[in-house]
Amino acid sequence: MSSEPAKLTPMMQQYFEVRRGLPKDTFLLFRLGDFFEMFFDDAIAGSRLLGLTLTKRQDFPMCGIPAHAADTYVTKLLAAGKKVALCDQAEPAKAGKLVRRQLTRILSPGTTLAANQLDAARNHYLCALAYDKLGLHAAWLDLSTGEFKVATDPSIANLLPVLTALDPAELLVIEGELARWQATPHDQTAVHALHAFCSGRLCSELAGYHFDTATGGKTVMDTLGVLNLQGFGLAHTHPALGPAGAVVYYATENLCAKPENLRTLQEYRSARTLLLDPATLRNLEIFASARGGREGSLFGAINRTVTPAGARLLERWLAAPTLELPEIIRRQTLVAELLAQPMRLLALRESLTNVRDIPRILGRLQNRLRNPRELGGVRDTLAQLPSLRAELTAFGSSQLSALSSQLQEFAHLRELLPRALADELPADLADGNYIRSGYDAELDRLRSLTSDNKTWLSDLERTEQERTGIRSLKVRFTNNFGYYIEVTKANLHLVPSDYIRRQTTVGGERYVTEALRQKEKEIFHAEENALAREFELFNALVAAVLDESIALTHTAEALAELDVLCGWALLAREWDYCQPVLDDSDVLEISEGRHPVVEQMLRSPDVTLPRGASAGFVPNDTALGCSEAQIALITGPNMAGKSTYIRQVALIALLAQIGCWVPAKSCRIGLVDRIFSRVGASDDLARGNSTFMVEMNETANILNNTTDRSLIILDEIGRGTSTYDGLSIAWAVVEHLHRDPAKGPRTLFATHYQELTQLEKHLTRLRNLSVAVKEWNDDIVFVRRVIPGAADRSYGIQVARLAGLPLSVIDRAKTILGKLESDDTTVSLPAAAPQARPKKKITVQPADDAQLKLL
Ligand SMILES: Nc1ncnc2c1ncn2[C@@H]1O[C@H](COP(=O)(O)OP(=O)(O)OP(=O)(O)O)[C@@H](O)[C@H]1O
Repeated sequence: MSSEPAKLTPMMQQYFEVRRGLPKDTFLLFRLGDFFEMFFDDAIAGSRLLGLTLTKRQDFPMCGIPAHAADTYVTKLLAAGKKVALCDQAEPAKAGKLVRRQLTRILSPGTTLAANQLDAARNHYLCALAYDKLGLHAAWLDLSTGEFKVATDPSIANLLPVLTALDPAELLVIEGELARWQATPHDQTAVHALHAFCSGRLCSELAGYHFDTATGGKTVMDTLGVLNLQGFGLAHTHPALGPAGAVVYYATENLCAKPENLRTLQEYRSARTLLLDPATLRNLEIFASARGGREGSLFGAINRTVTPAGARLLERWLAAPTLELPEIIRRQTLVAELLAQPMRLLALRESLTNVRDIPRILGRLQNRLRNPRELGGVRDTLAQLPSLRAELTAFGSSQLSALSSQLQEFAHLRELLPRALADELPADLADGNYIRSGYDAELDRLRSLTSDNKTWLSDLERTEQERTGIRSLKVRFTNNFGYYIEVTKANLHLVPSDYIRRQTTVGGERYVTEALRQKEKEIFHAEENALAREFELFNALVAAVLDESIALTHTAEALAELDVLCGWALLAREWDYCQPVLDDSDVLEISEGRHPVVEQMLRSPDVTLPRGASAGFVPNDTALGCSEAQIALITGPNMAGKSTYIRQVALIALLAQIGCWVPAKSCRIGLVDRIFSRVGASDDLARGNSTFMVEMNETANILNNTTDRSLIILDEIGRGTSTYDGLSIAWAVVEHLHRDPAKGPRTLFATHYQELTQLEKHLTRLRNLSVAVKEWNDDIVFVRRVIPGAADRSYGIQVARLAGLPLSVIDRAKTILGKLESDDTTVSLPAAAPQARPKKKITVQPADDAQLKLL
């Protein structure tokens, strides 16, 4: 911010008073008449971001946006990750007097509420973080719906997964804190991951005392309107109360009022959740595909919701799959009950399409962002409830009846809102006409005054035409000028003496009369009174709705759940999914499993299959167990389907644990507490990490945090470095996972290191699997079948030919391969480590080819 000029006008003094109370990185939009103006650095940056003309006022830069279009510009600034403070006029402007102004809202990516600034299908979190010797402490709040949670964990690795999955729009940390989070040798990977999580997000800094636990507890209690936090199961010393207080403080500052839609505070416990670490979320493309966006992600493949609240619930379920068997079984059973009656299911979904976004509507109504359409949304939703309840009861099954009883009747509101609200509702309260005529006698009376006055005006036009003999005389109205009589130039000589001239225009003159002035006052008065009465009635309706806000919230939760489950039932029918059995055993058995995303893509009409690809998805079986077949080592040619296979197992386990049915013929899974993956290559060059460093970081995270209940998928570990180093690391990792003589985490390990297949002889719980291909002359055909036993070779050159490498290169590669294979040189591995020894060929002694000598 530029320093303040020495001599300030009173208005600029007012500007700087507001400016001084705001954080530096906030754009201040200052209302001047019909415009919001930006000054100084804000004006320079704002004009560039918004494409506005930069002007000057007394030598300092300024640029403005029309007040009526402010919404569009604010949305653009928020989308660019900026914060915006709105300072409005607090009283009508009077000539010669400085108008009072006040801050009305600060908008930031994490605290915005307006529907056009939010993605309806996504949760929208503001998250505060603190990291100290007790561990990582976090609080997150979706101000648009009132969802508010805290969590604390001694280990970053336990808490970061859920935070990453929730993908907060804005973070809050203590001033200068990020630089203080230094990694020590024992938590290096975790602190690195924490920094990675924070970088690339809008991080707002607050003074340390806003994160104080005791103050935080008090702030939270004040906002929730409770005397203690025991009802939420939280001790007053809970270390996440600091971040919770910071979140509430920041939301209050931004709303310029206490958030009115916070009712509960829940504690998130990682021990009750299946953890998907950040790398796994990315590798398995849970929320976004590698290309970015939801298409091609697991979320995209299983989302059949028709309401925004349903889509957001699915996002939350996927971000934190539960470890509680009864809850998983309840969801599965609901899907089964819905699936059993397809016609009823379709009718139910049809009714759900008319359900509006009640949680966000309530959030806006409670936080003073009110317009008639929000009430219309409540009215339309409530109208669906009787048929939804009837449809649910008609299923005649137990879980659905329980869900139906969570949908309340709201008889009073269901009668009141349609009676009070007009059919078509304006987006803006100032437009009026949102209350139905006949609802309120007083409003009807005031409105009739306005319409009587309009009749009076048209009568006036007629009688004045007759009196003056001016046929073209017109009574007109403009916003600036009010009502007037217009006479064209040719008729000016006929104007009577009681006309008072007000304005000359190109075509004639404008006049008023004493009677017209009087009437104008009456009209304005009647319109104002009618609007005021309408607003009063509106507020009474809002109050009636908010009286039911708790019951409405519960009903909305049940509707969102129903939406997700109906979608899953349809998905299960469409793609022939089965109901998995979940239990406390340690097995993972899948018969004819498929990859939920690849399967759908293969059948999509837009996809052209590569050469050698099969037309439909080929199902495969899996049988793992912590104490039996713990590690599956999968070898096979490039392109055969190894990665797809190991990912499909992880995705099926994940789907099973959110309560969804799964793409398989049958499936049994002993609960999984974490899914880890190390897949593919990615750089993190901006943070100074090479591909290999990222790979090793992710592997370290797995080995340090896995438990016997975890599921691990490893794809091509060690490929980022030289063959010897890579093979040795891969080898040691497999041994590490098998080190306990009795049991270990269920693991799928895809590799091109043929040497590793020897490990089967020495590691009793390791099984070799391979993906079969058929050879046809010199060509290969992918059959996508996973079979027991190791692959004999890698067919890389055949695959390269399929990829279109020039034939001369292919022929040369074959010659080189022949030479390499004819030399039988044994690799020497670290003496102490492996019990097994790879049979042959890692290094070679090129023989007679002159060029090969250069190798
Ligand atoms: N079971 C299957 N049924 C049908 N198509 C499949 C199946 N598995 C994989 N595919 C197809 O084969 C392609 C290659 O599979 P994938 O990437 O899993 O091979 P890979 O063995 O891991 O290859 P590489 O070793 O080169 O990484 C996929 O893009 C997919 O379209």
